[in-house]
Amino acid sequence: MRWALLSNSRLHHDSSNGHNRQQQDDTPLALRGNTVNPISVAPKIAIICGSGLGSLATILDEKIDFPYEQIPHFPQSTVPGHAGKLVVGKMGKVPVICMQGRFHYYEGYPLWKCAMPIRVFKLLGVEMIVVTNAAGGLNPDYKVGDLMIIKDHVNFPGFAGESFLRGPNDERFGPRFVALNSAYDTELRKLAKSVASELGMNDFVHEGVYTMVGGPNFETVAELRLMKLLGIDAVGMSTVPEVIAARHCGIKCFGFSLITNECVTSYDTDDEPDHEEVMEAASRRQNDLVRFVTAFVDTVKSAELISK
Ligand SMILES: O=P(O)(O)O[C@@H]1C[C@H](O)[C@@H](CO)O1
Ligand code: HPA
Repeated sequence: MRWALLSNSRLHHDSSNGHNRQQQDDTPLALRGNTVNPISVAPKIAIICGSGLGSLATILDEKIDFPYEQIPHFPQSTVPGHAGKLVVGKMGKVPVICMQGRFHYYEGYPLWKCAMPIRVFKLLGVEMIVVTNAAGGLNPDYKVGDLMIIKDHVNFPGFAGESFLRGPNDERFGPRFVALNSAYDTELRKLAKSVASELGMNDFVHEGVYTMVGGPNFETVAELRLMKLLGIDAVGMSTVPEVIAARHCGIKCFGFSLITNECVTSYDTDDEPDHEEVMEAASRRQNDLVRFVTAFVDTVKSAELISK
């Protein structure tokens, strides 16, 4: 594949861990510049597939794959269950772009790089993201395989000053200070709940608060108990940087967690979470997730919540 450099200086940020601004100036952004498979129709929705949730990308029509290793300066996926490619195509009548594989802080990427694809999507014309993740359930009502529509988040790395937006602000994307009190779009959440209802999924679809921890270790019992006290319903290691990047540049956000394990909040057990369990749980819910996301995207289009 060959790539054209359509834009300079758009993705860089200052960073505290060795990535240099000049290098970022050279990041090629626009997949439209691919001279073999140009993206000729602007994707309206970007879907970020969480651990084991990549099948959301496999159902697209008129698919074109862009492996990350062939996209200049794009980060690489290193986590099992994250295939490492962009898939562009149509979900029903809606042009979408899927990240089959996301980037996590624990992989060694700074937060700005974890969420840098969101700015690429903005430049491609994306208006909305559907951000998905695998998460541990803290809410005692949640079972493995349940879905949690994300109402809000608690950004633990943010408490320590880590942010996608740290460093000089790039005004072309958005303002220095960003409001996040309605980060997860109210109208989209309402619509998603009605879709879940219509599909008969009410008994396993909830709405709750997600938190991001840095990982890659799972949490201690004391940490999980603290999170419960804070009113957190599910814990994971992603999503927040992408949502912050999206809100900064005016992209609407809808997110959900698939509960892949129940968090162990007692000392009297040998139970332990592990990544294989996470991927197995994700794989068992693939069909329902595909049904849910397909119907959601279709309804978003009918409700004219994306442009024509
Ligand atoms: O990419 P997501 O947030 O779905 O991945 C979760 C968090 C860790 O990366 C991994 C733990 O099993 O799954
Ligand atoms: N903790 C953090 N991240 C996770 C978990 C968990 O229990 N399950 C899936 N991702």
